[in-house]
Amino acid sequence: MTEAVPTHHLLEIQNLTVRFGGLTAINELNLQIHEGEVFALVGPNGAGKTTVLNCISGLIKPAAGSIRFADQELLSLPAHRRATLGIGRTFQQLQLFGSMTVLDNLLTAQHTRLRAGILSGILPFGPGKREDAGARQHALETLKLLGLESYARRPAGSLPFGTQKLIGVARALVLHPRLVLLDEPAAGVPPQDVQELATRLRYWQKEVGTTLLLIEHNMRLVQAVSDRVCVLDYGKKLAEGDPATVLSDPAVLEAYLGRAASKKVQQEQLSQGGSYAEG
Ligand SMILES: Nc1ncnc2c1ncn2[C@@H]1O[C@H](COP(=O)(O)OP(=O)(O)OP(=O)(O)O)[C@@H](O)[C@H]1O
Repeated sequence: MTEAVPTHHLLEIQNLTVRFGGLTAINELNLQIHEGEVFALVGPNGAGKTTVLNCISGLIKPAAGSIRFADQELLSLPAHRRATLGIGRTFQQLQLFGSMTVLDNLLTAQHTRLRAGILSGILPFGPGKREDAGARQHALETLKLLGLESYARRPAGSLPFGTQKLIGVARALVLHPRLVLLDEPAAGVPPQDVQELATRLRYWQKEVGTTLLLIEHNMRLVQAVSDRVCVLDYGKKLAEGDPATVLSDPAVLEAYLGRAASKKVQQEQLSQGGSYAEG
């Protein structure tokens, strides 16, 4: 029997193809994501970004290809097994319980870790209480690292939208996954709060080292947080590399803004909130 050769990539996507009826949404895509990096997947509306995320987390079954995470093939595993391997995710829409406190939102995200079960919630002592206290401490530390500790006892729904988006990220990070898929963390966040979001994500990544894969239309955030960027267009890789080079690539600007796009249009787009999204 030959020994498995360890990969240098945390996530390795090979020849991924996804079809919806007659539409090829992802066309033989290859991507490698290194452990500890922030990798941004960008591209015009309909390019296939969410489809890639859905294939990784198990919501979509591709027609062909392979997705390996930490040397394990993901495509043969159901979605819940992928989460237990250490893959977390946020969604574009907020998935917070608005009437619950921020702290309780993070505690519910951890409930699968609390092995003590229902009885522990009734008994005023025992292992359940210790685990509860541990989870609380863990949630508070996560909030602190993201600069959110002052909101811990506030109802999540009472906070500004930008703060709620960051709490959504905290919910994914509280489980300390190895890889977190961030689905448009800056969507709906006011331009003045995007820099704050970038600073918090960078700080977390520096302190904890979580690998982040984000899809995002907001180029300010992409430029501020990403180590590498991949541009998708019609389900194919158009460009890949460091953010400054990729985002100034004429082919990339063309894909976003059309062939007539001028430098002036590009600069106007960036100055109006830094988003290339069409919709
Ligand atoms: N469940 C589905 N059924 C049919 N077509 C789909 C489905 N999901 C996505 N598509 C199509 O696949 C293509 C890629 O969609 P996807 O949502 O992955 O793009 P995206 O890059 O995330 O776009 P956006 O930036 O607008 O969110 C689009 O043409 C879309 O209409």
